Amino acid sequence: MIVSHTSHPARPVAAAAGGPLSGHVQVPGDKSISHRSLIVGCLSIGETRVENLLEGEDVLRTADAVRALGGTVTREGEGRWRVIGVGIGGLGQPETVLDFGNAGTGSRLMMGVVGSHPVTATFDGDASLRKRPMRRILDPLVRMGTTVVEEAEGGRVPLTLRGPRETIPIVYETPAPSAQIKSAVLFAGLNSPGETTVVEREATRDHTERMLAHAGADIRVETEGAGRRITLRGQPELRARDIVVPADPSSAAFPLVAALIVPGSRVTIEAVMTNPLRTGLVTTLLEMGAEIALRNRRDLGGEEVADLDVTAGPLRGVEVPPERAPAMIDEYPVLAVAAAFATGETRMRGLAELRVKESDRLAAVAAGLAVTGVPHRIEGDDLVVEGLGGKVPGGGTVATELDHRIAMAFLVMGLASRNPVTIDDGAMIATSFPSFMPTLERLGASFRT
Ligand SMILES: O=C(O)C1=C[C@@H](OP(=O)(O)O)[C@@H](O)[C@H](O)C1
Ligand SMILES: C=C(OP(=O)(O)O)C(=O)O
Repeated sequence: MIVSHTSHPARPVAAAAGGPLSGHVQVPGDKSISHRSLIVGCLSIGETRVENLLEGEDVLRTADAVRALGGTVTREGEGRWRVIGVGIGGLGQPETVLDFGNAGTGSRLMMGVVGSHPVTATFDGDASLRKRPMRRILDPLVRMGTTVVEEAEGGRVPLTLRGPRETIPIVYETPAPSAQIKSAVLFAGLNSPGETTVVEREATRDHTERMLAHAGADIRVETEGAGRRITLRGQPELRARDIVVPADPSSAAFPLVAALIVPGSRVTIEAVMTNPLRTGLVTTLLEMGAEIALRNRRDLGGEEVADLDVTAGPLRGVEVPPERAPAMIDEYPVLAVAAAFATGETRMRGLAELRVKESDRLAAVAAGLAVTGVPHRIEGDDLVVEGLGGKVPGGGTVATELDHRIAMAFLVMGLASRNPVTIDDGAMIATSFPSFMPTLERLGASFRT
């Protein structure tokens, strides 16, 4: 088998405390919606124009995969992209390995697309992606008729899939609260002759459902307790529709927490997506006593956005309930940093899914807190951080484990800790937020590379 394996020279970065942060900033387009806009564009007939696409490494890998499968993807200007789709059922046989780099979302959603088409494709990625569990995607796909031709030990990439002549529609209850599993099954269901149903016990981000409905798919979403039942009729003709990608709340989380913990700061983050399945961090920070005002709520391309006015001030420790995890799953590393600056204990409950992200984020956050002098403990799937008020020691070098969110979270800590914080490698920041450093620098932060 031909496999590619990406690696890069480490790029250490240090952050040190300076004056207050102030000003207005924008963060890039949402990563989840950006991946989906390229994929849905590929499965639509006609031309999809995308505005404010996140031009991060993860999304660029999805663009390459769409090209390898026969779609036309062109960059027309900053954030402005055009996709000419092949339509459902129209994928071509790729001639190269689909290398998704660091991207769980891109690889898993595309497994659903490829696994429901009669093509054979090999998926691979970097050392981080090679550790991540793919059985959770392969299991439902096998039930839908996909053949797993080859896989690395334990159901990991590199792996090769071959889709069936005709995909079998299924009813599937996701074994973990995961929008990636849900979306992979829905994308596979698009190319099956019948109704595919996904049941999730806890609601997860609903961008796939919204975008498919926007493109004209027959998709029904019913609420069932805290969860949802999503039913999709297969083989629709998706209409190419223009997409405007709103600003990513998971990226906004970094200037948001920075503005709260650097004394004297006042920052506005503009037009951030406030989809309620993504706003768990804001809810939690408000419970901690943060001063965050959501102003100018409006609709942008089918998603609600608001300007966030953030003012620094004291935070207090809280208990974060496990049912909130899906609405802030990527925000726990930076919440742990906010918790270090709070007074009292913050208990974040039910974080099992953090163990299977770009790194084992529970372990990586704990190791970072240990290096920077913040008392904490892991109890089962809970992370408990003992807040130190304004007096976080910092210092030391944090191991980022190929994880962009660990990198950005601990750089944010360094902007307010007593000693600078160094991260061993800032390269992965480019996967989701390439303008992270210039954005914070515009507010007055400084970094040393
Ligand atoms: O569907 C998506 O776009 C995502 C879902 C989440 O992953 P899981 O589905 O594994 O929870 C999240 O962590 C990831 O950053 C993006
Ligand atoms: C978990 C993340 O992404 P992915 O699963 O797409 O690699 C993330 O961006 O924090």
